[in-house]
Amino acid sequence: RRCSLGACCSYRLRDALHPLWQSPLTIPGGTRQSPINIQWRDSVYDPFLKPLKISYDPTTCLHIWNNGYSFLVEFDDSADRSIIIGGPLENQYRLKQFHFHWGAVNDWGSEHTVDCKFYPAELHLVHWNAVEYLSFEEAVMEGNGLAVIGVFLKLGARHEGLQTLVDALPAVRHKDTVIEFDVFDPSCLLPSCPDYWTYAGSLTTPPLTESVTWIIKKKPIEVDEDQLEAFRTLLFTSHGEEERRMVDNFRPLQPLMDRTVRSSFR
Ligand SMILES: CCc1c(F)c(F)c(S(N)(=O)=O)c(F)c1F
Ligand SMILES: [Zn+2]
Repeated sequence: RRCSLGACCSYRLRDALHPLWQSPLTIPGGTRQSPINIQWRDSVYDPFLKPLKISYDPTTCLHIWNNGYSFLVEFDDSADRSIIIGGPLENQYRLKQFHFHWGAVNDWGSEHTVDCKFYPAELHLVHWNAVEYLSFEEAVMEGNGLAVIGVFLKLGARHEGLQTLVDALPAVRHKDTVIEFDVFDPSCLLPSCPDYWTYAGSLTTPPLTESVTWIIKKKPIEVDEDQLEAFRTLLFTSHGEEERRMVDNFRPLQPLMDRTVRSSFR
C-alpha cells in the first residue's frame, strides 16, 4: 500500500508542549494514546467483530457551540435514545456530541492517518458507556468509558446533510458562542459501507484520558471545497480578542506501542 513502514510516519517521542493543546504530546506513562497511523497491512481481521448497530433519534439534538477547540453538536444523553451497540463494544453507548478536526489546507487535517495518508478533515461521534457509568464525566475516566466513531472527510461532491451544519457556523464563529439546533440526524454523516478498524486509545484533547474504544470507518464521506472552507472561517478566539482562525485543530500522531488494530473486514 502507500508507504514503507515507519519511514513517512516516523515521529519522535517528544514531551514538548504541543502549541494547540498546551499539554504534553504524549501523556507520561501513556500506553494507549490517540491518534495513530493505521497501517492497513498490519491490521488484523477479527471474524468475531459484530456489525456496529447505530440508532440515533434526531430530536435528541440540542445545540451547536464553539468550545475554542472545534465546533460541536451536543445531544440530550439523559436516556437511551441515541445509541450504538455491537461492533467491538460489550455495552450500549449513548451519543453525547460530535465534532470535527480539520487543516488550514486540504493536504492535512485528520487526526488518524491510513498508511500515512492524511484526510482534510475527520468527524468524531463521541458516545459514553451509560450501562456501567452514571455520567459522561465519570465515563471519561474509565478504560471502557467512551466509544468514538471516526469518519474521514475527503474532497469531492457537496454533502447535503453536512450543509445544514455549515449554514449554522456563522452563528458560532467565536469561542463560547452557541445556537439552538433542533433536529439533526448524525447518521447522515456516516458512509454506507459498514467496514471499520478498531483499537484501544484515548481522547485526543485534554484530559487525554485512555478511555476510548476507537471505531474508525474505512470509507470516507465526500464534502466539497466550500464546505471545508466554511470550517476554516471559525475562530479559536472569543469576541473582542484578536482573531485567530480555527484551523489545524488536530493532535499529532502518537506511538502505537503494544497495540493491534483490528479490522471488521478482510
Ligand atoms: C472531553 C470531550 C471530548 C471527548 F470526549 C472526545 F472523545 C474528544 S476526541 N477528539 O478524542 O473525539 C474530544 F475532542 C473531546 F473534546
Ligand atoms: Zn475529536
